[in-house]
Amino acid sequence: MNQFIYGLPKAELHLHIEGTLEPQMMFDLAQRNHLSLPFESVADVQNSYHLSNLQSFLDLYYQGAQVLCTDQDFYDLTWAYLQKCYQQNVRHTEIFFDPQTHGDRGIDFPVVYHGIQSALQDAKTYLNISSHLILCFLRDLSAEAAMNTLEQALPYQDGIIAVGLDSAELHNPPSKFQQVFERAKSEGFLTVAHGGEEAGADYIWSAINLLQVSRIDHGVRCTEDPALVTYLAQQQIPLTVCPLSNVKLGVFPDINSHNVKQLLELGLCVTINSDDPAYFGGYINENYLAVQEALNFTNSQLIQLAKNSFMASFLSQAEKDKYLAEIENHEYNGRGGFPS
Ligand SMILES: Nc1ncnc2[nH]cnc12
Ligand SMILES: [Zn+2]
Repeated sequence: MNQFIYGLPKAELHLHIEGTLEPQMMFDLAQRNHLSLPFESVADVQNSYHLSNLQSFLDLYYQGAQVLCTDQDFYDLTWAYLQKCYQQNVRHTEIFFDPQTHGDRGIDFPVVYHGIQSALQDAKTYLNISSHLILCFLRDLSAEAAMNTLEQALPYQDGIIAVGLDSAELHNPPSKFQQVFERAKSEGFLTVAHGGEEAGADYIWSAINLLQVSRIDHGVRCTEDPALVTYLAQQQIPLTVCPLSNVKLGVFPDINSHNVKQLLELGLCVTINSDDPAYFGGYINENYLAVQEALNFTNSQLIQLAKNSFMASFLSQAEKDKYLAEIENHEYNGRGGFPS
């Protein structure tokens, strides 16, 4: 393990909590909830992960999520991820959750919310990890369903900083959710959206122009439109890039062809994230390591990526400054270490 990457204070801004469901936990929760799985063993689950594109992944992801039933299940899932954060020196995390994935099978919004939120609070108390929660609408479902979900979230708004858009991107453009996002904004939520993962630059433009997003999740296909690249750099609209995910889902043929270094060198505010680590073969440090080994980032570029992660976050300026100072310190020491 590269000690420099390991010890670098990092923020994670693109993480689906349902995508942290490791095969062992899938088995444990299925047993606890008396559910049967179409797998014999943990190895069987891993062998079933033949990912070729976004939809092939989403089918597995929604199937896996069915073992999550009680607030304790959501707590355990989130706590396991936060322990990973602690081990990998993630000091702040902004987590997506998909209430519609659970509501559609009878698990009510408060169950999901309370389970996740109590783990986040415990992480602040016991692990000194700060966090924000982002509610994602499933873009392959209707705008009415999204509006309904937004209304269910209103009583919990104190604990949800933003809304986002995930799931099958193609044929589900940002324009479909313009009214929902306008309502969310008027209620005081910030906005983000997946874009430029499966679909092209036009979806990124409309996420910016119609949904008024603060950052784009993925966004790597922005290079198909040079005017967009210029705009993203000028406006410093962050991209939450997920290298291992992009390779597993065929957005790039291999890690050597990934454009994250090119984007950084073009002056975009890019960040490194893990997306769905239980499915894509690594948490945040494995993502940093993969691009570092393939693309040879300098230490100062790695530091820039870590700084970007805090600058692109929804932390207050004072909190950002505190974390940026920690990074400066890491740079000065030039070596890793466990969080104190
Ligand atoms: N990478 C991704 N893209 C779209 N929807 C998702 N849901 C979970 N991970 C996703
Ligand atoms: Zn994602």
